[in-house]
Amino acid sequence: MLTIRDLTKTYANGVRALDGISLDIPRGMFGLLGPNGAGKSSLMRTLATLQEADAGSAILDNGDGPAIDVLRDKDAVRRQLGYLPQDFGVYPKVSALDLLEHFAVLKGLTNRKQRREVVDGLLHQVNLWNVRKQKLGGFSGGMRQRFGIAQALLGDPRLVIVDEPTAGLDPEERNRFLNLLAEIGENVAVILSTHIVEDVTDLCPSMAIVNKGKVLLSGEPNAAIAALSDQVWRKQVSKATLSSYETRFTVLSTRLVGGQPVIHVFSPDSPEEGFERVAPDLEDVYFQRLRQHARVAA
Ligand SMILES: Nc1ncnc2c1ncn2[C@@H]1O[C@H](COP(=O)(O)OP(=O)(O)OP(=O)(O)O)[C@@H](O)[C@H]1O
Repeated sequence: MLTIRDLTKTYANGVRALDGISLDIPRGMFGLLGPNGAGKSSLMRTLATLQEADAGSAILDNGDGPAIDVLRDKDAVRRQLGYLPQDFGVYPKVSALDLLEHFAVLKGLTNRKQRREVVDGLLHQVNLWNVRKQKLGGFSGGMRQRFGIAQALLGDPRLVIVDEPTAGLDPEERNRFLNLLAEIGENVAVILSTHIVEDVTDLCPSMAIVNKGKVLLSGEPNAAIAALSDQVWRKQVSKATLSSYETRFTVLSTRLVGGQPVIHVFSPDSPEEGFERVAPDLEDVYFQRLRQHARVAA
């Protein structure tokens, strides 16, 4: 659906935000996972035609029509694209209905009757119909994000990009939002950029991990998890000894359980007595890749 090759971008301050990114993004939900500053937003903005890359290519499959060169043919991309930016702002004094109508006009839906049908349909789809006449300023974070999805879906995009959409949402709102994304992902390609591993675990049949402008892993989460099997070990330790474990072993994560740290360690064999082997999850994969990358870079 979208083929990205060797994309690079260095900002004027010398930061290399994209350092040879190559990805194959299929239809459905694609999780782009990485810590703050990994380059996710830079990549999303580039694909959304809002900023230039220095080099590389991105080609969007266009069904029956000719493929679209994302970096050059920006108007064509914009016709196929829905984008929910990280810092999506709304006019607080305008109602959801009025603002969505306004965005619809900007998208080129000039026929009033047709526009009304589309806008009403979207408000139903994102479950904001009952509050459509309320001002956006009174919306919760989750409602605002669902409104953001409604505007991204105007014009029937083939590619939908959502940048860190669940940050700051409470669990119920987050679930609701992810369910909505999953429904959308049945028909189009959705790129979900996030630093929250569970967003990807819950939702994405394919994914990539990025850090410092590079792709550290791409493919199916299940395959990446399977590749770590038998190599993740768990132990409850004391707070006083935690740092010694961190120096001696590749500690992937530390979680407090009942106030006591429980560590996950990456090791082909038992690290030492007292560790039990655990089935790895995507969080283990994520931190193993980040640790490995940090070690290689050091
Ligand atoms: N306009 C800019 N000028 C200079 N440096 C930038 C600019 N935008 C981003 N950067 C830098 O590029 C790197 C990648 O940033 P980017 O925002 O793409 O990462 P991210 O993965 O989206 O992280 P976050 O979740 O914090 O936004 C960071 O080091 C950031 O400070």
